[in-house]
Amino acid sequence: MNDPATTASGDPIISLSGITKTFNGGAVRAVDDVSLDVERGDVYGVIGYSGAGKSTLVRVINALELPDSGRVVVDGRDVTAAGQGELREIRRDIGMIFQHFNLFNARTVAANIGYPLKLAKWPKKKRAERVAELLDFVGIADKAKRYPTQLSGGQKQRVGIARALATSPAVLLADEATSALDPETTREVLDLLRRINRELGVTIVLITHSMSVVQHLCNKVAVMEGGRIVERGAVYDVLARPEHPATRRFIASALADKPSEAVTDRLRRSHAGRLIVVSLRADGTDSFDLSALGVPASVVYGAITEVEERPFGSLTLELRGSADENRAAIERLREYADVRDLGDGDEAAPATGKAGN
Ligand SMILES: Nc1ncnc2c1ncn2[C@@H]1O[C@H](COP(=O)(O)OP(=O)(O)OP(=O)(O)O)[C@@H](O)[C@H]1O
Repeated sequence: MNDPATTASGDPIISLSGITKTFNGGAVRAVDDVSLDVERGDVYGVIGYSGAGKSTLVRVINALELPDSGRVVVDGRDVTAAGQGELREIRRDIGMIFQHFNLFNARTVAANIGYPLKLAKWPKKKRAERVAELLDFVGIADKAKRYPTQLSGGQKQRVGIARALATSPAVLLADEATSALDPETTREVLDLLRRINRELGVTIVLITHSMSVVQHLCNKVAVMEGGRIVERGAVYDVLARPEHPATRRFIASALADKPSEAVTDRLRRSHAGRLIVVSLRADGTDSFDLSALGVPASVVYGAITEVEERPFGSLTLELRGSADENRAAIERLREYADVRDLGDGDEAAPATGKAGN
């Protein structure tokens, strides 16, 4: 399927097979037999709690970590079998950005961005032209002569991104690239990463603790726990039908569209009618007409947002018809929507599960 939200193509550019990486003589199994294909043009989010193995897995891609076993192929080249010379070439094709930017504070912004080009022995004039182009692309053309300490966090990350793009890599690895930034700056940096994917066709693998970063930027996601990938797939599908408890927890904290048990109790106390949760899905109900329910209804909780540029979320409704009218309304709704019935004060909630993410 062609994905409008990214430039994903169906052709794997990164292929990890059977990767295991241990530390401390095998006492710590950071990554445990993980296989993962990233397609050219993907923005692939790797999400998990601290210590899940995300950084180790991603650092295997550019051989910052060497796996104990398994094979890494990037753009047709076997990273795990490469000698030092070939590894240098492969790394030129893989940019990386970091949570704390990792800039040289004693060098100007322009010198930081031009550093990989200097290493690659580009002539001075060509280097200056490329740096000017990159400064312009990331939106800090006026900061060329500044030093990193004179910049805001967002500007520093733009320098990090420009430096990572200097050698026109096919792949960009982003390790918690927005974790040190405030929400507004995070949005700006995510917008920039989206442009890098769409306009330059760069494949991005992004490590994060935040499902909202995944929701706003990625087309695919892998959820890691204990060194393994416990769930993976298209972001929309994983958000719509999460299977693993860790995935559910990440989604609940990012979307906050469904009432928790405590919220449900409060809603029951303040609303005497029947409460139902209706999920909006691009593949089914992308909107619904309250007046078509045939009973008086109010929206009492919920959130509708976008995932991969498609409508996503759920609304909790209070139905205020008779018991029979409410039941009939729910049956009609179920013909085209996921409905979870929370019941009312008199009737325990029948377990239906479908929309119970
Ligand atoms: N160089 C190392 N030496 C010893 N143990 C390590 C090393 N690097 C990682 N680990 C351990 O491997 C496990 C996975 O770490 P990793 O940094 O990959 O997780 P993570 O999911 O990226 O966590 P975080 O979100 O905190 O960065 C942890 O238990 C960590 O302590």
